[in-house]
Amino acid sequence: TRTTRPQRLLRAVQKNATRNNPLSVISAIDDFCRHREWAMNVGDEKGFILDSVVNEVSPVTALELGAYCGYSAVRIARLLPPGACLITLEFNPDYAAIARQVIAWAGLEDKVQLVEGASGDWIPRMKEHFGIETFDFVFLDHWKDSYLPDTKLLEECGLLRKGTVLLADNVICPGAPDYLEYVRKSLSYESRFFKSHLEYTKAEDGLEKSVYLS
Ligand SMILES: O=C(NCCCCCn1ccc2cnccc21)c1cc(-c2ccc(F)cc2)cc(O)c1O
Ligand SMILES: [Mg+2]
Repeated sequence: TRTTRPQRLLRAVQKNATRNNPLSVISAIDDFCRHREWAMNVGDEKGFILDSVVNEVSPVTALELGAYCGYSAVRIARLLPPGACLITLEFNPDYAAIARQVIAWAGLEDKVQLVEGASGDWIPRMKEHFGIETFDFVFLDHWKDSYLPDTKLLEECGLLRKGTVLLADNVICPGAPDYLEYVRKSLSYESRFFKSHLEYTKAEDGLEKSVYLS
């Protein structure tokens, strides 16, 4: 096929969603993924849980690891208070190019900083590059075997503070067993599992919400 799935997803957004209307962008992507082609967005069911956690935290500084096509960046950024910002990290330049356009279609480019690169390279540079102290909220949705090392790196770099909320996608499917064991056993975290389903399917999945106690 000449076009990629992310390109077809973006075309569906440009065709079916209204500019500067984040909810219409979210709906256009969910419709595309449910009725045309499955794609690995957090989706509507887990997205509702993501929304509730973002509303509860109301973060001023937020980090997302794994932008893909920008779906969860739109879900998060639309709920941010004025002056707040989301930094989202994407390793794949093709995904990043699509995510930028999806975020722009939603009219949220002023609230989102999309950065291309690997978490291991970027996390140690977050403070000086973005002038931030700590993150209020972190959404983990990148390589599942990077969740644990990157969480430890965030701790070591002093990017977490008392009360920082980590929310991890896919802790059942594809799964992040070492991460789950760590946040559930560590005395530095208060962890809770939100049972759900793999986006657009009936397969078991869920989100793990972990509050850093320092
Ligand atoms: O793999 C997933 N996501 C990660 C994609 C690659 C991220 C790469 N990346 C981005 C930023 C970044 C920074 N540093 C290093 C690497 C980085 C994923 C997979 C499934 C899934 C797939 C098939 C299936 F049959 C069932 C489930 C569902 C999901 O919801 C997912 O999120
Ligand atoms: Mg995911």
